[in-house]
Amino acid sequence: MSEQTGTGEPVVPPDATGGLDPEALEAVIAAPGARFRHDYLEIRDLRVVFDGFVAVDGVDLTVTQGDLRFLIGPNGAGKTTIVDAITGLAPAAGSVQFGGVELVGKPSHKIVRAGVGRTFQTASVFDELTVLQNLDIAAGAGRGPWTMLRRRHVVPPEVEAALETVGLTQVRDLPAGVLAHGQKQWLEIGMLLVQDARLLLLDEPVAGMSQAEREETGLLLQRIGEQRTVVVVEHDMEFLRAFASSVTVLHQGRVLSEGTVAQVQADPRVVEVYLGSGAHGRGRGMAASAAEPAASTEVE
Ligand SMILES: Nc1ncnc2c1ncn2[C@@H]1O[C@H](COP(=O)(O)OP(=O)(O)OP(=O)(O)O)[C@@H](O)[C@H]1O
Repeated sequence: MSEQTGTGEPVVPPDATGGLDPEALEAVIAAPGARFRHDYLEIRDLRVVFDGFVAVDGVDLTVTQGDLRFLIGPNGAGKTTIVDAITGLAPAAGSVQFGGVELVGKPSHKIVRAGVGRTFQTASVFDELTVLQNLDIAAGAGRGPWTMLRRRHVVPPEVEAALETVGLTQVRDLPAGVLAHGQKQWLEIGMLLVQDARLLLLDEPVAGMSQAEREETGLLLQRIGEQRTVVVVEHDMEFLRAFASSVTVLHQGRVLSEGTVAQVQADPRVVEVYLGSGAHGRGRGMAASAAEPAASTEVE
C-alpha cells in the first residue's frame, strides 16, 4: 500500500499496515449522529489582504455536514489562504461560522476547540514520537507532557479506534518518522479524529501518494464525510472525479464556479481559466476532462 511514496522516505512494508479497516472506521465515525446534525460551515464575504494584495476577495462558501467538498483552482487562487483564514492563521475580514460559532477574530486554539481541524501540505507529525504517542498528544487525554510520552499499557478507546480507522494499528509503536508519506497523512487524519474535529480541512491530502494509497484515502474521506464536514484542497483531478461530492472552483481569490464535478467541468469559465491560465499541470485535468469528458488525467 505504501511502497511508492515519491518522497524517498523510509517505507514500511505494505502488509505491515493492515490497510484501512471498514469495521473500525464504522466504529470511530458512528458517533451519535445528533452531535453532527447541525454542523455546517458558512463563509460570507471573506476577504484576506496581505500588504495591500487581495488574496481572497469576497468569498461565500457553504459546506454542509455530509458533503465532501473539494476546493480547486490554479496556483495562487487563494485555496490555502481560505483554509488559513478559517483556522485563524491569516488576517480575515467577513464571517466564517461553523456550528453557529463565529471564527473570525478568534485565536487558533479557540478555533480548534470549536471543532475545526486541518492538515497541511506537508504532514506535521512528531517524527521522533511513535504513532501512538502522536495520537495521544492529539487526544490530550488530560495528562501532563511526561505521562503522555511514556509508553502506555492501556490505550484509550478513541485512540485505538482512530488507529484502526487509519490503518496504522500494526505500526503504532514505530516512530512516525519511519512511516511512508501516505501513512503520515493518515496519521494526521487520525489525529484530527481523536481531537474530535467536526470540520476537517485537508490541504492536498493525496499529494505524493501511490494510486492504492489515494484510493484508500478517498474511501476514508468519503466515510468520514458522511458525518463530519470535510473540505479538501486538491489539484489531483482524477482523485476529485472519483471522490468529490461537490466542487468549488476558485480563481484570483474569488469563487468562479460551484456544483457537482460534472457541472463545474461543463462550465465554460472553468475551461477558460484552466486552459488560459497556464495552469501547467496543477489542475489541467479539469480543462482536459471538460473538453473531453472521458479522458483520465493524472496531475503532477
Ligand atoms: N503570507 C502571505 N503574504 C503575502 N502573500 C501571500 C501570503 N500567503 C499567500 N499569499 C499570496 O496569496 C495568493 C493566494 O495564495 P494561496 O497559497 O492561498 O493560493 P493557492 O490557491 O493555495 O495556491 P497553490 O495551489 O499554489 O497552493 C498568492 O498570490 C500568494 O502568493
